[in-house]
Amino acid sequence: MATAASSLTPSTSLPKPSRPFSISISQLPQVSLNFKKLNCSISCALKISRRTATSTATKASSMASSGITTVDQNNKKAVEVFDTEEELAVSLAKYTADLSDKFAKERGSFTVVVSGGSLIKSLRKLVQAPYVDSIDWSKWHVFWVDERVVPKDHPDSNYKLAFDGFLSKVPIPPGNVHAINDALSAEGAADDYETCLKHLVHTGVIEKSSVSGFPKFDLMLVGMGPDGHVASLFPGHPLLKENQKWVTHITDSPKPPPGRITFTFPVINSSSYIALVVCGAGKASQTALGKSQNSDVFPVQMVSPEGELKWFLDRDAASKL
Ligand SMILES: O=C1O[C@H](COP(=O)(O)O)[C@@H](O)[C@H](O)[C@H]1O
Repeated sequence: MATAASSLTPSTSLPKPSRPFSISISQLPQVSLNFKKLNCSISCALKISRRTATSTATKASSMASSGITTVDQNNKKAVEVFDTEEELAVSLAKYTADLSDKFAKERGSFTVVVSGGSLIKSLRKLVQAPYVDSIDWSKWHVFWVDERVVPKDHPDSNYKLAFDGFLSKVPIPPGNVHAINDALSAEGAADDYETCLKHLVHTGVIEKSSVSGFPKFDLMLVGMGPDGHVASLFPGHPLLKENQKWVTHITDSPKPPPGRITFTFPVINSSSYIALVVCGAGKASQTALGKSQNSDVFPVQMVSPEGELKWFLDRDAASKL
């Protein structure tokens, strides 16, 4: 891990849509989508705006083209679709860097939660110029939305994935990297992580939501599995209903390894900002459909933060919108 403090070239604005077609519905005529296939977890919550009046079918197909941003009326949910994963990664880096600057200035720290999986690859632009040099990494506190109960050097470890692809390349103080204790059982590690979070809420590093009473992280960067799971919250699993614990454990994960710990939905949904990053045609149905085939709700549909939710989709993941 690098150790020198970075030179600062702070960006001054909140994240902005990165493409010329990105628009706000407050400026433009609104059109509710009634496109039959679009019974979707994203668009049910959204109205789609376009710069010009076109047919509904045209609007729907435009969703799957590059650079379209849709936002809801309160600017709390947005969807941005990119031609390529490369373009998505560039925009995600800018979004994260802008929030880093905002929270570092406002609070003196920036609490960032990451998932495992393909998300880490999509964060690669953050560790490249200009962001690697402009972000004040000393303000970052990093957490995991879920972790597999394996040693930190195990190929299945979400910590290892993040360390190899991201954390080892930026000068975040090691004491600000809040990894799960890999010497404990799943239950013990979940309790231990919750205790760690409580301490950091107590010391003011993590904010507490005045609405929910749960910890309020500044930014969660999360992926979605092909079954619509987020964190280690799987379709149909009783843990979806956990509403007391901050961190819980699972010993029967349908995706290996079976032992995991995970933030609960009340914690996820207390966040100030959530970026949901989804790439690939294999996840298009889960991105698009309102219900899974067995009529369970996809866990991803339960993501609804106090603050803002932004979906970052590549063209393939958006192909069924
Ligand atoms: O098992 C997990 O899967 C999800 C999704 O991973 P992806 O490779 O399909 O993007 C991930 O978000 C989670 O953190 C991880 O533990």
